[in-house]
Amino acid sequence: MWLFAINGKSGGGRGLKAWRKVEAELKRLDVDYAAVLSETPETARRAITRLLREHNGIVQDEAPRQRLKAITIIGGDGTIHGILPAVCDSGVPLGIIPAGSGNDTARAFGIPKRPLDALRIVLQGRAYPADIIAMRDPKSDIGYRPVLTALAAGFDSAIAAAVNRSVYKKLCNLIGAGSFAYVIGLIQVLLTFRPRPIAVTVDGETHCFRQGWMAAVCNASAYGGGLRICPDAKPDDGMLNVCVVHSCTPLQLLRLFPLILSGKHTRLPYVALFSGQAVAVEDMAGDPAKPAIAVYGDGEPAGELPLYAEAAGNRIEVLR
Ligand SMILES: Nc1ncnc2c1ncn2[C@@H]1O[C@H](COP(=O)(O)OP(=O)(O)OP(=O)(O)O)[C@@H](O)[C@H]1O
Repeated sequence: MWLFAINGKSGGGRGLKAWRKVEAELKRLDVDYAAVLSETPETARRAITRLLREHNGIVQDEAPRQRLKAITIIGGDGTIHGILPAVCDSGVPLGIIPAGSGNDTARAFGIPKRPLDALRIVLQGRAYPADIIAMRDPKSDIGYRPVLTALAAGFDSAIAAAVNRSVYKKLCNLIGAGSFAYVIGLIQVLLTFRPRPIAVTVDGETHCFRQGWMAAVCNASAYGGGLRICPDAKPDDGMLNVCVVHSCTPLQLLRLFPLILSGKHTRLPYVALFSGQAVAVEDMAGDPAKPAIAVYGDGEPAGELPLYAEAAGNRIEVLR
């Protein structure tokens, strides 16, 4: 049986529209499926965990149920992020039907944009192992927070926060230009954000930046709706790629972003790149009066600096 988890609100309602098309196709093809239409990440996770137990768990003295072949998310990066803790280590592969604003996860795995094309990939059922970013999080049930695309801290996380709070995100989604919301967010945050001293430790080696604008820790090459912040990042190479932007003027930072779209920013002197298996990012400002630097994972709030993360393989498989 194929399980579909749908966030109808993702992409400003694109999730629901995509599901209608997918459901009609599943019926036409006479595919056996179950659907979870959720209001929050928590309700989605709970429903998926229960279905996994009922269908794929070993129940004594009971006729075996049809096993779940895949858990397919219809939504954006935030929806996938919210459901990851239920899918990781479940032994059931993740399918993706992109229906968000940014869709960087789908982009990382080469999933087509159109729902029925993406459904075809799901139903073909070819699963490949992928890495996750395991971010240390003592508060989570499993001791870490799984992230699939990237962790952002600094100027970039401030943009994610501004976009998520904004009215223009909804408007951009309405006109089918979800990625443009991040361009507006960028200009908005540029007016207020100030760089801070940060320390980035990669596999035990520490690099200090007196004027750290942002640090992105990536499993996938793009975040923020196609910004190729770590162009060499691959979600199945067992490594994390790190991009630090530091010691530049706000104008230089603004000029950087169009270059990130093509990945050409990596040649600039105020961009530092690293790769490794374990990464820590710490705020060295040491001023408790200053607000902490927010961390975003897959475009969702994921705490504050310091962040500690590792590339973790064998926790998830993706249909691609
Ligand atoms: N399973 C879920 N069901 C309902 N709402 C969810 C679920 N998971 C996350 N959400 C909420 O819905 C919001 C939007 O979802 P999502 O991030 O997938 O879409 P988006 O923001 O349009 O796309 P993207 O993240 O690709 O830019 C999330 O920020 C989160 O608050």
